[in-house]
Amino acid sequence: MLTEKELRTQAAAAVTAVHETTPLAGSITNFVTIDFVANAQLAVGGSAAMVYLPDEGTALAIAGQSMYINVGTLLPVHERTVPAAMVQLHRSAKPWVLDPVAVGLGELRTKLLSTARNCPPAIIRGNASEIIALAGLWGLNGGSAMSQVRGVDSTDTVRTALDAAVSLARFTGGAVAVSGAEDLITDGTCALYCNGGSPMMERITGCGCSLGGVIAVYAAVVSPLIAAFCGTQLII
Ligand SMILES: Nc1ncnc2c1ncn2[C@@H]1O[C@H](COP(=O)(O)OP(=O)(O)O)[C@@H](O)[C@H]1O
Ligand SMILES: Cc1ncsc1CCOP(=O)(O)O
Repeated sequence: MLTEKELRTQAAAAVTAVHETTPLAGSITNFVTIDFVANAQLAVGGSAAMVYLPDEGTALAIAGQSMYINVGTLLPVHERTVPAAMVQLHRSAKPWVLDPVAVGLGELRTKLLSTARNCPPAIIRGNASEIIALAGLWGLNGGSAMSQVRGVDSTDTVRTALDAAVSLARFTGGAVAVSGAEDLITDGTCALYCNGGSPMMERITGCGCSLGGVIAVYAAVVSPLIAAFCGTQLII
């Protein structure tokens, strides 16, 4: 288990590493918040590139140091782009962040998020309802297929997603970041709660996606748990 001092030291080293190396964290993400995500990634010192096409997703998975995959607004092309990128990332053992926006909505989203189980992401980032529903979709403890994801918003509190988050982290061997009025980060053995931010962050779109994109930047240089911690601390 990390001590607070070790956590702070590793987080500080990750911030420095990002500034020194400008890691490329490519994204396949929704078109509602796409520029918000890119700007957040650039603001923390990373490099951003957003793509839609299958060959470009695969090329970016090869070229980048990490990747951010968000299923917020799916188009028919994503049926090929998303699995191709996931498989490439898995093959090259590169860290990537999955943002299971509105999991449970529609056939393609369900199919893509089920496929992600076979190419596990280093970090899963979502609100409480998304984390509970994804664990349900993957048949893991603490999950519920009945979790009511209301569009992209959460109807559950962060603490009710603890079991689901722990199960997902143990399954992937990475970390899970659950956002809300307080944020929870776990690697399946420890749970960190982070406070900050503002209730106004619920009243604009893109804070969650930006958090995911920023975590992907840190995932390029540090372990999943510390990457999730760095991203969360910088967004709130
Ligand atoms: N009520 C709140 N008070 C403080 N911070 C919040 C609140 N709601 C959300 N945030 C912050 O906004 C960011 C995005 O979280 P959230 O709104 O839960 O994501 P999503 O857009 O995926 O639902 C997180 O960093 C979280 O800490
Ligand atoms: C509103 C909306 N609809 C599909 S994706 C999206 C953006 C969600 O962004 P965030 O989860 O960061 O608020």
